[in-house]
Amino acid sequence: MKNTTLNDVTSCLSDYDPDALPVRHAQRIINDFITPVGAIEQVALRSALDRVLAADIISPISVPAHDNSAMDGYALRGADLSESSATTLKVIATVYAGRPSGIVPQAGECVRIMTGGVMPEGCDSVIPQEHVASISETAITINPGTIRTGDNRRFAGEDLMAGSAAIAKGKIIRPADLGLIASLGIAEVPVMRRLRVAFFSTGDELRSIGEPLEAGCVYDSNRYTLFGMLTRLGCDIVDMGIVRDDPEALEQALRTACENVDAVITSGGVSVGAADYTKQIMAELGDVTFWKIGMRPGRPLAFGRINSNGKSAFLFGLPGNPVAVMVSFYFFARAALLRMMGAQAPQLLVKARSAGALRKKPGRTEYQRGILSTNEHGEQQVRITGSQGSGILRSMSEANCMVVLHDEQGNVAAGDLVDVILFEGLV
Ligand SMILES: Nc1nc2c(c(=O)[nH]1)N[C@H]1C(S)=C(S)[C@@H](COP(=O)(O)OP(=O)(O)OC[C@H]3O[C@@H](n4cnc5c(N)ncnc54)[C@H](O)[C@@H]3O)O[C@H]1N2
Ligand code: MOO
Repeated sequence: MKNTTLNDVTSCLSDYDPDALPVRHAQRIINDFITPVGAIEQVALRSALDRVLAADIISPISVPAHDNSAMDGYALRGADLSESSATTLKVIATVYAGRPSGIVPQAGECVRIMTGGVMPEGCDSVIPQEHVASISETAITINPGTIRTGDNRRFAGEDLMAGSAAIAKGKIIRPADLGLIASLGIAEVPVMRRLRVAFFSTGDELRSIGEPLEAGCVYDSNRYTLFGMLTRLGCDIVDMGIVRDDPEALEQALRTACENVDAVITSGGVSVGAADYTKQIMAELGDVTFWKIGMRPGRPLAFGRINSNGKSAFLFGLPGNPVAVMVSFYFFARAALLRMMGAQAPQLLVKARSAGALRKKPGRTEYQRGILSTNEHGEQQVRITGSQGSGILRSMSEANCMVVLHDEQGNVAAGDLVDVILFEGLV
């Protein structure tokens, strides 16, 4: 099969301009160019947490397997209940959870039953014991109108029917999914193999923690944010350190990465100020394009596929500025890596009122860092975390969400609704 080239993909866009590319176009090109890795492995259920499910889970049994009681009380036949006067029923047995009784109550009879106990044949309702008007050793009395036929009965298969799809392929497995799979008695599940991702930083001004910081130098923070973001995404990571501004070192690093992983992420060296050899080497190693994206932060981005010794890997050349690297990762690399893993994990936008006015030029997407909270009217409000320069990593660290100001959007007035993406949820 012929590999799709970036040219094939970009030629579908009539107004493609690599020097002024809207975010949505860049996202679409990346999505169309990326191919899933496809390799599957079988793991024990607990090890499947946070992994991508590789095949639909079909329920081998019905859950629950029997009609059962939702309450501790008395199982009865609804037809026995009088609408106008008290009903007295004879108690003929006790049914415990996990111990089906085989008892079949006749008209005028009931059984004492525990929560989860299998409903005796013929019984269709359960009265909770605290709602019974009077209880003796052998009989109970129920006042009219206390319960309706069908109350407090759980049906066989009401959670899952045997043969039905329990969880769809592509889902990232969360705690509830582990429980659901366990409820089906399944011990092992097929998951996509972990994606292998290598990353390195470029720049002669960078120093690693532990090294002295000479004049004009900065500590390399991007390798730590990338480590965190890739680890959270469930990737197997290869941290290749800092690569000097040197053509041979860069080519060697890209080749080594390419031969060992599914995707390579670099930071720095992709803007106009960068030495031309970066672009030249990336381009020589495969099919790589360089964009200026209509967004802030994160304007420059290199994207494509590189090859070395018969191996190939997708390449994301992210900008060097510490906030830009994170924003480009979250809004381009993340979706691409998830697609490579075969995962379904859309980002959720919610609305919140902007606490202050925001300046915004139409014609580019801005990702401002915000703190979402509840205002005095009980509404969701978001305020920006101070200075939004793309070198100010504190703006990310203090934030609990990203405010997305879309391409066509202009200035925002205090109180206007804006779109927000939360960093963390409940699960
Ligand atoms: N004339 C222009 N200059 C710049 C443009 C432009 O369009 N025209 N774009 C600006 C934008 S936007 C960005 S983003 C940067 C991106 O440049 P590079 O990707 O080439 O990155 P560098 O120049 O190597 O670094 C930028 C900045 O970030 C610091 N940095 C880099 N790597 C790290 C790291 N691993 N840890 C911490 N800090 C890092 C680096 O020291 C620089 O200060 O270009 C603009 N310029
Ligand atoms: O893309 Mo640059 O993102 O503003 O620093």
